[in-house]
Amino acid sequence: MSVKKKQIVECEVTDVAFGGKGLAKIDGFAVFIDQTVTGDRVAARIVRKKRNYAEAVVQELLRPSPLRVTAPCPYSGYCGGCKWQFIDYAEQIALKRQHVVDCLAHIALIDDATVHETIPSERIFGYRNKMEFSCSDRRWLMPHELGTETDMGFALGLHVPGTFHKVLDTRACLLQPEPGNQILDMVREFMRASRRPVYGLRSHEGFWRFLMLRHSVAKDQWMVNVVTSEEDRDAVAPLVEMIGHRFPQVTSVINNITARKSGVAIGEREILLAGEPVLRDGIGPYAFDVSANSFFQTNTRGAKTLYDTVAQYADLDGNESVVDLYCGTGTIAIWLASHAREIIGLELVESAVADARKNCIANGIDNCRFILGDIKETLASIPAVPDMLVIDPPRIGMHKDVVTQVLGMAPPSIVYVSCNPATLARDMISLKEIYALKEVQPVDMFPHTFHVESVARLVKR
Ligand SMILES: C[S@@+](CC[C@H](N)C(=O)[O-])C[C@H]1O[C@@H](n2cnc3c(N)ncnc32)[C@H](O)[C@@H]1O
Repeated sequence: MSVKKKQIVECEVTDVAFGGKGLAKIDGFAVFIDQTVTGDRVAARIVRKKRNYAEAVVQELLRPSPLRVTAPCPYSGYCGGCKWQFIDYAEQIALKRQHVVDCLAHIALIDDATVHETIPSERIFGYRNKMEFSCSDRRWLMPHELGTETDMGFALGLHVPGTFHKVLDTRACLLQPEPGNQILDMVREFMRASRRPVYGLRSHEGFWRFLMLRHSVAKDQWMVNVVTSEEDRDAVAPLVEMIGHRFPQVTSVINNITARKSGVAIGEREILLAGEPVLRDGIGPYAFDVSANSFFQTNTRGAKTLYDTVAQYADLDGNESVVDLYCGTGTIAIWLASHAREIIGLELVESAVADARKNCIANGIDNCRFILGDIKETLASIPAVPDMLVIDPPRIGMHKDVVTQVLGMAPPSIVYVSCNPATLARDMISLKEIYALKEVQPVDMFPHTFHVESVARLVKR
């Protein structure tokens, strides 16, 4: 039987595929069904048909899986922020491990590496230290809002999956700690009442673009970063005053300005409106200053688990030289510094390198240095082959030129930290020519999403 677009099919979900969708087979033909889990029996409507698979949405849940739980968030099922709230947490972390195993087996053809059980997140709600809320002049209505008088021309919140311009007016997000949601609410009312309009993600006109909130777990302090399309100090000044009155825990108010059309909350220019230019956080014994646009692991408690695993896999004795590729604000370099002779960190973002240098001084560390630039160019400037490489690339993994350079350099061991098992597996296709993948430790940094962080230990054959 072949399925057709718009057809309603009755089927049993037998697995959850990488990417988070339930998988059902209809006469051997794969159908991916959003918001389902193993054991669900559903009537699903086919929305896309390709040669080898189809995609469907649930029309009716005929028999719920025992792996389902009641999602506490009212936006669950509509919001792109977390799509797995309806799955029992123990199952979420089991699925994450399986996805690492599957990616390595199917993409890299590696089936002999030890993949440990996923280390769970200490907190499964309120764990995110950074949230980015988008502004839009197209509000996505929740079912109970349809046909009401709701103002559809303003939204501040998270995106509906698969859309770039439709945004939920998120009243509260359970992934951020309080008073994040109170700050969100206050900023929403301020923007809505402002004389400047909200940005249209299609028209590319308007002023208010994003609200980014950062929380310091160590100090329980906050950074508020409003992203606007141009500079208008009179428009933002009253907001700064309101924040100062209501939220003494906000220690930094920043205005990033961007005229770029891309939906990225990073400004070409940054104005410090009040307080400190950075947020001070800490992981374990170390203090870290984080600028608005620098990368910092979004689950601070999970970051400690991650870095402890990196240190365990690095197994340094104090005499080694280490190169830390994609070093961000220098967190891993600092974590390993007391166990190594010297560490060189390579990073693209200028503010992150500046933060890394300051973070070393603040933590009394003098055996780390950092090189600013694209690793494709800067890796060649490393004076000697290090004893070990730490590689922690963004989701897209390593650039192929960087993989080639790493293979040319061929240090004795590598600790590869990955936030995407598919690109870890893709990079392993080349790296396995000279490295054996000894073990992988998945670490859950992102409960209720299908994302998983993992640390891989590679040893030169
Ligand atoms: C996943 S983060 C890792 C940061 C750090 N290891 C940590 O744990 O906080 C990836 C980092 O790679 C940087 N990056 C992305 N592309 C890069 C490139 N081509 N060259 C150098 N750094 C890059 C990003 O700015 C980001 O800081």
